[in-house]
Amino acid sequence: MTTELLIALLIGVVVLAGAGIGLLVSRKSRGLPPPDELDAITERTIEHPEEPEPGPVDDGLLEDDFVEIVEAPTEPETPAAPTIERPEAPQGRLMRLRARLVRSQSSLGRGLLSLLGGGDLTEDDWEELEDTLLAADVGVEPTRELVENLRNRLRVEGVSDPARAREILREELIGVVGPSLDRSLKATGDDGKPGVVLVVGVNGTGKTTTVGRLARVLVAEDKTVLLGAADTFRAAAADQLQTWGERVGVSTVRGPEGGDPASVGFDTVKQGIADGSDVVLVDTAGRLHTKAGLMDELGKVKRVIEKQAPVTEVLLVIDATTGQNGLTQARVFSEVVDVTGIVLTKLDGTAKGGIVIAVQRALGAPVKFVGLGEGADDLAPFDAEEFVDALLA
Ligand SMILES: Nc1nc2c(ncn2[C@@H]2O[C@H](COP(=O)(O)OP(=O)(O)OP(=O)(O)O)[C@@H](O)[C@H]2O)c(=O)[nH]1
Repeated sequence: MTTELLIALLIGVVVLAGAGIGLLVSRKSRGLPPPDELDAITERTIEHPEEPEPGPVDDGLLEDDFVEIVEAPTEPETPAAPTIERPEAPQGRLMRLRARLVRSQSSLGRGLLSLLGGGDLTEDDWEELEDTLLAADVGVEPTRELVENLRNRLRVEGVSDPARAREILREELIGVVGPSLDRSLKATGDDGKPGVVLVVGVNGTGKTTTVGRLARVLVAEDKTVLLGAADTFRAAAADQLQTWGERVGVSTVRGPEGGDPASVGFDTVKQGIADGSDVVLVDTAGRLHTKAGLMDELGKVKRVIEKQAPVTEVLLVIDATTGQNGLTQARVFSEVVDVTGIVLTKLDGTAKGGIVIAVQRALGAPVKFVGLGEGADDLAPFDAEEFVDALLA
């Protein structure tokens, strides 16, 4: 029995020792450290402070700073086909825009009428009348002429009736504005070639806007038009012009930014001839600091264009709000190119409507269009009678 017990004990010891060795071997084969080392590692791990929970990231933005993030569409949207606008016919536009003219010029009209409506005029009254005209930018020479004519007629006719005095004032104002000047746009070419309209003027006067609006006037008259962006100084000017054209289905010829304006003018007219366009409108840059530079550039643009077709009209754009100052700048242009017509923009923004008279006198060319607002069709063919009637309304 004892021998059996001893044998059983021995077997037990052998089995236990084998199991221990097996455990060690299996740890080693798995790359695990022995238990005592493992305990030390575990202790060290426990001593380590816990990693902080990831919290909100401080990006320096307050809650109010959050902007809406719009997801980019997965499918590219097909751009809607541009709708071609039908511009308003130019006839009667001055009548439609009359209210703006009446509003901006009311002080001039009221001033003149109140002076004339008071019966016999004293020397002081005449002087005040003269001052009113000068303050409205009519200009020295036309003012003197106007006052002289008025004095004569009122005296000769012995006028004491305010209604008659008003009538005479109206007639004299119309006379000084020039009722018989040819104000039609020369936009018809010869020999089947397009009419070529060159638009010049100081930058910011509204040149590009005017070219865009003129395109609309011509499209409304069922003419085919091509635009030339010869203002290569500013890329945005060409973009602006192109947008104006696209609105009424008119193409624009452009050149590289800073490129030669004359070559853009040349290419536009060449394209216009090839397309059989009725009219080519060429926008030019006005950002020229020296008269010599201006001479060179504008003179060259005109000369080079005329290798293709004659320029039928040179329109000078003048900002009415710049008054006599604008007139001085404009004079330089008229010395460089032969100006055949004037576009007076922003007449809605000044009480000095007399600039119409001064500008024609100073430059020897008729006002053909006036700008009376920022709308696409706010460029009106000018008419002396309608203008004076709005002045005296
Ligand atoms: N109120 C009013 N604003 C006008 C009129 N004509 C043009 N403008 C505005 O005048 C600003 C200047 O017009 P542009 O056509 O860019 O002038 P630009 O002469 O071509 O200028 P550059 O391209 O810099 O040479 C624009 O904001 C037009 O909307 C007008 O008759 N009335």
